[in-house]
Amino acid sequence: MLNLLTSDQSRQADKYTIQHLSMQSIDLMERAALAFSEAFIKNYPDKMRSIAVYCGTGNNGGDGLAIARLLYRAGYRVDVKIARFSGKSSSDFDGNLARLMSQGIIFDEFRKIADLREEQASIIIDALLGTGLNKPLDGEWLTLVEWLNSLGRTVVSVDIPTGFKAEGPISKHDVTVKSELTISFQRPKINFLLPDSALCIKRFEVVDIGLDEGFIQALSTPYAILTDSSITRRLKKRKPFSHKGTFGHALIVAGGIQTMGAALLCAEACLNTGTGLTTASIPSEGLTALNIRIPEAMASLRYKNVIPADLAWEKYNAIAIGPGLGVSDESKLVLKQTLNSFRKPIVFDADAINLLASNPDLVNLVPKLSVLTPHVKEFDRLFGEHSNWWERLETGMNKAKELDCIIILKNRYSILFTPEGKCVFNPTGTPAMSSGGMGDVLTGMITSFLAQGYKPEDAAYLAVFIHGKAGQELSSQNRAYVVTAGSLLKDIPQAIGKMI
Ligand SMILES: NC(=O)C1=CN([C@@H]2O[C@H](COP(=O)(O)OP(=O)(O)OC[C@H]3O[C@@H](n4cnc5c(N)ncnc54)[C@H](OP(=O)(O)O)[C@@H]3O)[C@@H](O)[C@H]2O)[C@H](O)CC1
Ligand SMILES: [K+]
Repeated sequence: MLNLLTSDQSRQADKYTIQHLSMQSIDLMERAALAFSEAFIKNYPDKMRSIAVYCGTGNNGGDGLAIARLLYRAGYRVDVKIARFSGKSSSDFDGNLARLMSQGIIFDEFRKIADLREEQASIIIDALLGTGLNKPLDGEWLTLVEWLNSLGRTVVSVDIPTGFKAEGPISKHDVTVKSELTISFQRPKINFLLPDSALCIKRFEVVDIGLDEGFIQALSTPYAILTDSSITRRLKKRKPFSHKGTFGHALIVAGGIQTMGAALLCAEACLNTGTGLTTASIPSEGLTALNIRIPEAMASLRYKNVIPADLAWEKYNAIAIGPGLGVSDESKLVLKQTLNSFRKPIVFDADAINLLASNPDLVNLVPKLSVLTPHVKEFDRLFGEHSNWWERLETGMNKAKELDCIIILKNRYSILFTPEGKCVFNPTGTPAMSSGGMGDVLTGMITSFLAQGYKPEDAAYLAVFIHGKAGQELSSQNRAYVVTAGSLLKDIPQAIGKMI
């Protein structure tokens, strides 16, 4: 798992790296520019496309000057435009301006918007402002950014689009450069992983600029992002002589007469993630569907939506409750009965979360280390309305501690909150997965890992990461516009197999 950095922490890492590797800050800037240029060349190999690099006079601008020099040397046609709106400049900016001039590269400077020339370049590199942003854009900066956005060219931002905050709440009124691609240094900025970024970032890539990883990983921060290796490390290989009894028994309490699909998707995902035994507690009307679709699963029928009084709760290692369950009084009883009967961790999803939201007294019965998987609307129903994503991060961290539970706020980059106060982003997934039933599959996967004996936190990390990874692979291999929940769950065994 990798720590995510705030702008301040990034500056600290910068300072530490310079001191401990006995290098000059301009050398670190050179590394950043080199890493940016390599990524840029891969994305835009056509050297006939003309490039204009717009630079501020801080270190983001310094990066821009170094990038311009490197791209010029690589054979691109590069123009440099420097916005000298203030008298200040950083020393590494000055150092890079000297290097640029020594190469004979032509540059333009403008002190006010009126001095700006018409822009012909096909690609604009945005190196105006970076993580040094300390207030919303106004005056000349605002006009410049609005003008750049109005040109309709391909914009590639250095580190972060100018005007966009790396962390903290985003106001709808903030104006930022709208980039096609942002090439960011060392780590994605936390705000890239929140939906507000869609306003200015179509796509981002992260390049390693050689900041000291030991220092970064030792920083005290709640924010982290999952990686392939953090998942592989957690997955357990199957031992010789293991049998179905080794891999637990899961109960999926789900489905309604008209929402049996949710129960089927959840139960099949649970089975495909590797539980030894999977039982589905479903409405009696759904038995034929279950038998046809998942002959491997067992059924525990709910007549008139009531769990039989003699259900042997103790034989289950983990339970999922919610997909397609409904929010009727009977469904509430099903939830209440489950909460009163089962004290091991439970995975709560969909209607189980809605029922908890409308019956706060039931929240006290949620077993420790349970996993709640709300999407944003369910999250707000459960914990109250939020006016921005940073408020949700705060609430998620507080509630996970208070309830001693893992909360997964499902999103493009799902956010996992742990009882220890961690806020971990999942990088996998694709917009192709935005289709019904995906949440049911995820719930089945988490429950399966739990039933197999994984710690709840690990079960949540594994399920969320592998769910997204499987979706990503299916969409890229088949160039699929959409990945359905049914196709994703079929792929789970291979997706796990590839990671172990
Ligand atoms: N560790 C790393 O990740 C590295 C990052 N690099 C690059 O450095 C920038 C950050 O550079 P910095 O010099 O700190 O700041 P900026 O270039 O973003 O901004 C320069 C100054 O602009 C002023 N400012 C801030 N907000 C505004 C605004 N809204 N309007 C006008 N001016 C603004 C502010 O100065 P003040 O004195 O006016 O407050 C900024 O200081 C990072 O993004 C990377 O690109 C390194 O090259 C490598 C290591
Ligand atoms: K920028």
